[in-house]
Amino acid sequence: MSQTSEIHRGLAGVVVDVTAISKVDPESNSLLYRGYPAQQLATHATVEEVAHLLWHGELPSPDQLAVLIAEGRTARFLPDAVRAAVEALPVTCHPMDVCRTAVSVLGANDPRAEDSSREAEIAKAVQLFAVMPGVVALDQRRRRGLEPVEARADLSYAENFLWMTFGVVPDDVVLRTFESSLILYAEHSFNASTFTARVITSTLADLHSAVTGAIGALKGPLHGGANEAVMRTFDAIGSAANVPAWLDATLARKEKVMGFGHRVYKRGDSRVPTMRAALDDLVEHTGRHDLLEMYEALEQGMRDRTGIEPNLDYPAGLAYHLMGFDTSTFTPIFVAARVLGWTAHIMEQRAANALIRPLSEYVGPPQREVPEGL
Ligand SMILES: CC(=O)SCCNC(=O)CCNC(=O)[C@H](O)C(C)(C)COP(=O)(O)OP(=O)(O)OC[C@H]1O[C@@H](n2cnc3c(N)ncnc32)[C@H](O)[C@@H]1OP(=O)(O)O
Ligand SMILES: O=C([O-])CC(=O)C(=O)O
Repeated sequence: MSQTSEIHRGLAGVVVDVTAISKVDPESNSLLYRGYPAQQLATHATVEEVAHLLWHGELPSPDQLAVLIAEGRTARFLPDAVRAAVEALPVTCHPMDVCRTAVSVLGANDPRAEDSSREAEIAKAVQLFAVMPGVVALDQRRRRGLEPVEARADLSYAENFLWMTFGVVPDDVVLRTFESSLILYAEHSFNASTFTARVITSTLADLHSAVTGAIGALKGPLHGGANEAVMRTFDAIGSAANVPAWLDATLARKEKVMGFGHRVYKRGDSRVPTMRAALDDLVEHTGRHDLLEMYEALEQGMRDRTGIEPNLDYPAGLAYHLMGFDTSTFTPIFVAARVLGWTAHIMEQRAANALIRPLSEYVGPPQREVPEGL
């Protein structure tokens, strides 16, 4: 006999707590970061300004921004232990495993690791945010057989990320589209990876443990791993002309098309129009109209056959390809951006903590005796 009145598989539709960090509104198809539309931030703000907003609740004053930028630029040089850990991992592992390991090593070497005061948590968040580009860039370069490129303290966060990855200061189109994508990826309420971070924090574990767990949750293709899967889909399809046959066969096998659908948005992801505009700029910049044709054919084909709209991973996946990133680096870029949201939620959870421990309905065998002689 059931003990629970209702079961919500996947916690679908369940409101488990309050948050002041972001609002995902499927009715108005909007996303607010601390009240500000994410789309406006993505076109007008820097990622450093968004970091301050998510952590502190307000956009920074010029002095606050200067302090954050200075701290970030000092912290962006990879600690030796992290560099050694990245270089020790086989290039056969997924780059998300490298991110997860790097965060774990960073935490293990941090004297403030067990200090959960707000001051220490902010300092750890600033360091994590500053360090992740170096991890992602170093890993892509070593997989390409290239020497690391040292961080530069004279560049913005986004410029330095691209500099460390490609060894050139990016042009304006690439820089602006990349920074927009980071801002759009930075935060999205109680998604699976953020919820994971909050569950871990709710046991009073440390910030690096929570972020490490969140990276594991983001890796899966139903969540952050979808941006990488989108590019693998384009590779498999090959051209716009192949889309109808590929799509019919995929849907007939009841397989998911990656980069489409969302647990909360049912009429399209609020972030897609801004990311699509950024993608259009990149297509003009690179001349890869063939890829955009395939993109549009798949989008229209899904709309016609299922009514399901793309999520952020769809335009972002193709955009990262056009920027020159390796496909397996796409989800690590998502990590670097989402570190902002995760750490904001870790601090919010800690400030008003309740252990997260739901119930389950038991459906196994009834009580029975252990056999004699066991
Ligand atoms: C940044 C992000 O993390 S955004 C999400 C990224 N993930 C992806 O792009 C992976 C592909 N998408 C999906 O798997 C889903 O849309 C999810 C997991 C994101 C959300 O799914 P849920 O809310 O749990 O809905 P669910 O998976 O039950 O889908 C409902 C129906 O739509 C179908 N559907 C949903 N998404 C897709 C898709 N991408 N391709 C084909 N069919 C789909 C399901 O098959 C299901 O059909 P059914 O009722 O006939 O069985
Ligand atoms: O909200 C979700 O479930 C997934 C998502 O779009 C995100 O984390 O950005």
